[in-house]
Amino acid sequence: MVHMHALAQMVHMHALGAVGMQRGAREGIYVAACAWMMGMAPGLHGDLQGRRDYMATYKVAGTTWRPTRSPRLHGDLSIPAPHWLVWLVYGSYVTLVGHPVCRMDCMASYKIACIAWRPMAITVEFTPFQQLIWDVHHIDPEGLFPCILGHEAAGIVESVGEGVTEVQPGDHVIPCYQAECRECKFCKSGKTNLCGKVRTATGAGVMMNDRKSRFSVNGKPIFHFMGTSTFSQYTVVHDVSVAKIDPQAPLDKVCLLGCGVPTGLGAVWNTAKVEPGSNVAIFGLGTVGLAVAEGAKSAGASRIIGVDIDSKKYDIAKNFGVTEFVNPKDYDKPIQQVLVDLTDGGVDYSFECIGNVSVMRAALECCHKGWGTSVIIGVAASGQEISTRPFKLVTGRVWKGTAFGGFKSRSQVPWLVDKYMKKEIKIDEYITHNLTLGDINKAFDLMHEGGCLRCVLKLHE
Ligand SMILES: NC(=O)C1=CN([C@@H]2O[C@H](COP(=O)(O)OP(=O)(O)OC[C@H]3O[C@@H](n4cnc5c(N)ncnc54)[C@H](OP(=O)(O)O)[C@@H]3O)[C@@H](O)[C@H]2O)C=CC1
Ligand SMILES: N[C@@H](CCC(=O)N[C@@H](CSC=O)C(=O)NCC(=O)O)C(=O)O
Repeated sequence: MVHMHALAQMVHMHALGAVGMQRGAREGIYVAACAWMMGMAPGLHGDLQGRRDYMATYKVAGTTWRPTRSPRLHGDLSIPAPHWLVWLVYGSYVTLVGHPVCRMDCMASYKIACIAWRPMAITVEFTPFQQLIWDVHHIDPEGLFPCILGHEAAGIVESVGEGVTEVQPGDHVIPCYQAECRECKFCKSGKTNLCGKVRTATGAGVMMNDRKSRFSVNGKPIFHFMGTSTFSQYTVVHDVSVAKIDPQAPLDKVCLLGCGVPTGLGAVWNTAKVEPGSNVAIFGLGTVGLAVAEGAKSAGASRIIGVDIDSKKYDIAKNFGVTEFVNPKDYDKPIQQVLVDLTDGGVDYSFECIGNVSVMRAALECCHKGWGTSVIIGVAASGQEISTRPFKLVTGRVWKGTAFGGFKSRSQVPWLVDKYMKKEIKIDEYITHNLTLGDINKAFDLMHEGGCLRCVLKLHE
């Protein structure tokens, strides 16, 4: 059996602020330990906000679920009936709590195992957290419930299916929500890290070869999530969705390389390509924003201005390279004007690391006329749109976005692991808490309180 250590990111309640929710609305939020199912709130199903609602309104089942059959036989992960009943019971919280919007971005977990039981599939046992969400037009994978959430993790390959050649049982791996097949139009283009090979399947919560899920509860299918489903001791992933890493690397640390940290670093190095001497503004000093700061510092940026609504963030952010701090609440004028005034006409690069479309506009408009580039990293609530005056673009500002920081996952995640092992990038500093899966509600409480960057959840004792 292969065990994977997976970092699962916990729900970041910070994002509540981004969608205008009050902290009070978060009270009473509970989360299911692994699988999630639809609740009864109408109108929210199938979109990002709905997903977040559901993620935030289920109570942890109390015990972690485990495969009822040997993954080695089938990789068919099932959940015992009592857990299923727990979900049904606590599903009613959806209507009681309303719709607190939260993100699953600050929990990380480790210890996963992979098994492959179908051609080109790998089963992984792990404990991931962190949720990401996407839409494929009207088919939003995050709208498919019940599913096993989680996408930031690390683990060990349990077994591999027919045709899998690049990993073997025992290999240490990091699941990659952004696959890399090296064969599709996207991978061959050299212009993007997006991969098209399994995206339609991962977007639909199923495996590619038969368009079916590998998870079930009492015979009822449970959808996959982001092609990873890492909030579980075991998962099944496509072969193009795991990066083989140095077995010496601590899984309870490098699980963070499944999403947020590479995203921030890569936004600077790959997407913006920040040059030495640049002025940089970072909106939102969570893990992603701090990783942007770390990347900007290593790229030689001279001024790295952190922008956050919580002034306490500055103390932490200094350790990641932030040289100045601005709290928008301290000013009457728009934050973009504050930054333009502070930087003789605007910054060279800005990064939105929140998921707030108003802040995205501010991040674009604080850029210097003629060349300033703004990179959108944050994931906005479903259906939201960005806007600015076209003149802002006509006069030379550039608006970009980035997914997983532009890193090609299978090729470059191992490189990032090596950089961590050589102490060239930080990981430990982003981990503010370590808990077990059974303590997941505590992890949510930590998020509510603030001060939690990433909470690593241990899935296996
Ligand atoms: N594109 C991609 O590939 C990826 C995107 N993401 C996205 O990146 C974003 C950041 O992730 P993460 O760092 O984990 O999130 P966090 O929630 O930890 O960080 C966001 C920070 O922004 C602060 N904030 C909230 N509102 C404002 C505001 N109006 N102005 C300034 N600061 C504000 C929050 O403060 P407070 O805590 O007080 O609310 C918090 O400190 C998320 O939207 C996430 O979904 C993540 C990974 C990959
Ligand atoms: N469905 C959402 C958009 C979700 C999104 O942008 N996801 C990011 C990862 S966020 C990580 O925590 C991403 O990389 N997307 C690329 C992909 O292929 O899905 C919406 O519609 O707003």
